[in-house]
Amino acid sequence: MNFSLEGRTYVIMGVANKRSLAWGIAKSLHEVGARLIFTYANERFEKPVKDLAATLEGQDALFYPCDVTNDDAVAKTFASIKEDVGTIHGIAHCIAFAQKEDLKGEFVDTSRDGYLLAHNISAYSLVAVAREAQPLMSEGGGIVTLTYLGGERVVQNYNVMGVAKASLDASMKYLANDLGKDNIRVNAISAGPIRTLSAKGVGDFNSILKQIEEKAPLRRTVTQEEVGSTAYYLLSDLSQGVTGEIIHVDSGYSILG
Ligand SMILES: CCCCCCc1ccc(Oc2ccc(Oc3cccc(O)n3)cc2)c(O)c1
Repeated sequence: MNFSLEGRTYVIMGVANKRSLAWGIAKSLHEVGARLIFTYANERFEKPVKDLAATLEGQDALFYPCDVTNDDAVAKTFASIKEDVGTIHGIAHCIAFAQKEDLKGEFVDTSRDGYLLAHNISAYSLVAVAREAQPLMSEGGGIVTLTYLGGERVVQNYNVMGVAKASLDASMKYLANDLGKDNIRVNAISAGPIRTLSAKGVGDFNSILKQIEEKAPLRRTVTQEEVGSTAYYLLSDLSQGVTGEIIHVDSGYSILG
């Protein structure tokens, strides 16, 4: 059983800065010899991603813009990746967005546009990416996306993002069903709250962190590195029999009533 990812290439989508969970995943895969490709939403993220990737010793990373709300852009990104590297072995999909006003107050007040935007970026993007990446994963592969407990049960303020995560979770399972015959596995990591740029958008984040430290079985919050190592497990040969699964990396918080 080969635990190294030497000779394998993975696409990391969604690094915004050094606190991004996508960056934790990139570091974990780099550590075990993977070659990395980074995509970024727009030029605002190009420099931060390239500066971070430059800190990975011996990594010869590639970079592509990818606006996941645009089907032609996604197709173009993966056509470029196919041209430049040919085969890839997996994807870390770490992309989500909802309007700030839809992440607080009452869910019943969510606008139609806000609801569609959250689903477009946070759920449909996985389907579009999987469809364009499938032909490049000719040796089989793994797709990992990031989800959250708020998609399984109500978490105050998470609102429309919770509904989008429920859609992401179901989309992940239907993609696992479609892609399994090509030996492409599709899974999700349900990460406990971590202080990232994205987390700043969700109301009352601090009280949730405090709740975790007081109530979670491990009595602490989880780290970017712990999410990264679980992504390594899901993208490596260690999880060959696992697909359509959600692994909670949340100090056990989700087992509480
Ligand atoms: C009330 C729940 C607190 C725990 C939330 C844990 C969490 C933290 C960050 C998460 O990722 C996002 C990604 C985008 C997002 O939408 C944003 C982020 C910043 C600004 C903005 O206008 N929208 C909200 C959360 C996420 O899905 C889940």
